Amino acid sequence: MSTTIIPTEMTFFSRFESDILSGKKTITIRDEAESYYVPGTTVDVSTYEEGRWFCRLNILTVDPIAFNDLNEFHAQQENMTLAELKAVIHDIYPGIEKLYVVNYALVK
Ligand SMILES: CC(=O)Nc1ccn([C@@H]2O[C@H](CO)[C@@H](O)[C@H]2O)c(=O)n1
Repeated sequence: MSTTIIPTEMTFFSRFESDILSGKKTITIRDEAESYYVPGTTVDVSTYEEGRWFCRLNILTVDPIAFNDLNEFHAQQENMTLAELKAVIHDIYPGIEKLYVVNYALVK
């Protein structure tokens, strides 16, 4: 028998809170360990630093992406330039090639 655990929580660095709440940032890019979010479910979102809850997100899609395939469209959805996005991801996930794009919508 196998058990499926559906994640109900997600954290973001607090510097992204305002972009998420204003709808400027509509995706997040995570590694394998955080690839188990399930489309159609809702997660409670808090800051990574303080654990302060700030919204709920509806998970829309979760799709694999290679670091080298990140493009301007991903950057636009992150409200960054592609160079900024690659630098941020390189910082958070150094050397990780296999990533996942999590597309979400703010629950109002
Ligand atoms: C706190 C925590 O556990 N992990 C992460 C991982 C990623 N991100 C953001 O997702 C996008 C692509 O990675 C960028 O905007 C990142 O800054 C985040 O905020 N928090």
